[in-house]
Amino acid sequence: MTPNAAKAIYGSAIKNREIFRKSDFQEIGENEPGITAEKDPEVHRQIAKKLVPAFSTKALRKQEDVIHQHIDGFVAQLRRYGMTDKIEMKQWLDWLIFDIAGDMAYGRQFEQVKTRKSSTFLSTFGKVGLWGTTNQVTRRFRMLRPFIWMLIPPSVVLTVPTLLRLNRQEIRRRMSQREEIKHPDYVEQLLAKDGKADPTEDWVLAQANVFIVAGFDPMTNLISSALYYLLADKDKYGHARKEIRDEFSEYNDITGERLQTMKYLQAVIDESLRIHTNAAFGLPRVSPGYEVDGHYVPPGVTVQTCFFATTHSERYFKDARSFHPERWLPSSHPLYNARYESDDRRAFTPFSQGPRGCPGLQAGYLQGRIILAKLLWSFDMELTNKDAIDWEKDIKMFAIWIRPDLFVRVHPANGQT
Ligand code: HEM
Repeated sequence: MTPNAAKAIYGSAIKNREIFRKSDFQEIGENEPGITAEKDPEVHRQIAKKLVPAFSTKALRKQEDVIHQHIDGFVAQLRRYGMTDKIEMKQWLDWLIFDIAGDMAYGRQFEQVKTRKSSTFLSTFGKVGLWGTTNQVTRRFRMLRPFIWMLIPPSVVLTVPTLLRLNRQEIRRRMSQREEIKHPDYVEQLLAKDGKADPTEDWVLAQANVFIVAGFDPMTNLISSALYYLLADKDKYGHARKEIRDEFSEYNDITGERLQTMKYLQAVIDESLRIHTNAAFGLPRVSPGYEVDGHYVPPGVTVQTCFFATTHSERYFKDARSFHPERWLPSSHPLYNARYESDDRRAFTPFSQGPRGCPGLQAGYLQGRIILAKLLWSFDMELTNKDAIDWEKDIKMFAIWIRPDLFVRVHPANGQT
């Protein structure tokens, strides 16, 4: 779990050494595996190259309005429903983030925040944890495979086929309605000039599956854990809220560009990514026959680091198991705390690294900043079931994180209505 081990396993190829290839861990049995599951480094490189424009700063700038439209609709709905009653924020955030993921991926309006109802897509995705865990277990106990699947409810067995079917419908809709899409969504970059899939529909579908899952799951984890940890600590919540409200006198002044200088907000995001670690299931790689932090790993042996253990270890982070955004602040910041100056930041790689590192890093940070800033500006929030939650104890990892309910009462801030 050392930073050197992570660099060796996930980092780029170096002289006299190939990269550690992906194992079959993320394969789901389709002919086209998609960018995350692709094992062949050369094929992966070609896909990644094709996706570069989709994740460029220019494309992201053009997609920023999409994020604003959705969070603005979310704020409006909270004004309507959040004041009269406490709402279950985890579900509302799932709706919001999935709405954004669908719109940024392929211009789809899921309208879950507006209708306050999960789409079939989102409710099916909710079962992916049990499906994924069962899939991994049965791969290891092949003889038991048919029996184990028989014990699982049919709706769970059908999770992935259903998601693939729904996504194929979305891709076909997206291609037939190309003229109506006003922003450069990710899928646009994968279509030929005449709007057809390039090279094939299956290939585009495989990448679109990643856009939806990767654009949704880590994001909803980030926002809900950040909100939980802030609302559970009056002082830290106060610091974050003050920073945003001091900076912006008007809601509409909140932009991605101006938010880049909000140091405390950024620290909250990074601390949430540290403590509520994504990819906690591990990212296995196959050794080309090379040393990992001083230990030779023979070719063909599967190896991985444990992101969760690393980010929760006192070896790298002081007070590792509690939430301290201060550790990420520069020494010039009034809330800087020298207690955290010996933290080893090399142990913090929430987006992984190297050729398989996350290309959505900027999109993730941008969404995180805008969503949290607009919520902090608009509302005074109260976590009404705070005493019933012990986040570290309550979260469960079944391929995706299962998180506790967050009951929140919201009051419009500064006398707004
Ligand atoms: C806080 C937000 C996010 C976190 C923490 C995160 C984290 C990660 C991590 C750890 C990986 C490596 C997975 C592996 O090695 O198997 C990854 C890959 C990826 N992420 Fe993200 N991600 C985030 C947001 C996003 C967003 C918004 C998108 C947009 C669609 C995205 C798209 C991707 C893609 C396409 C890959 C595959 C890269 C490859 O295999 O070359 N991510 N992400």
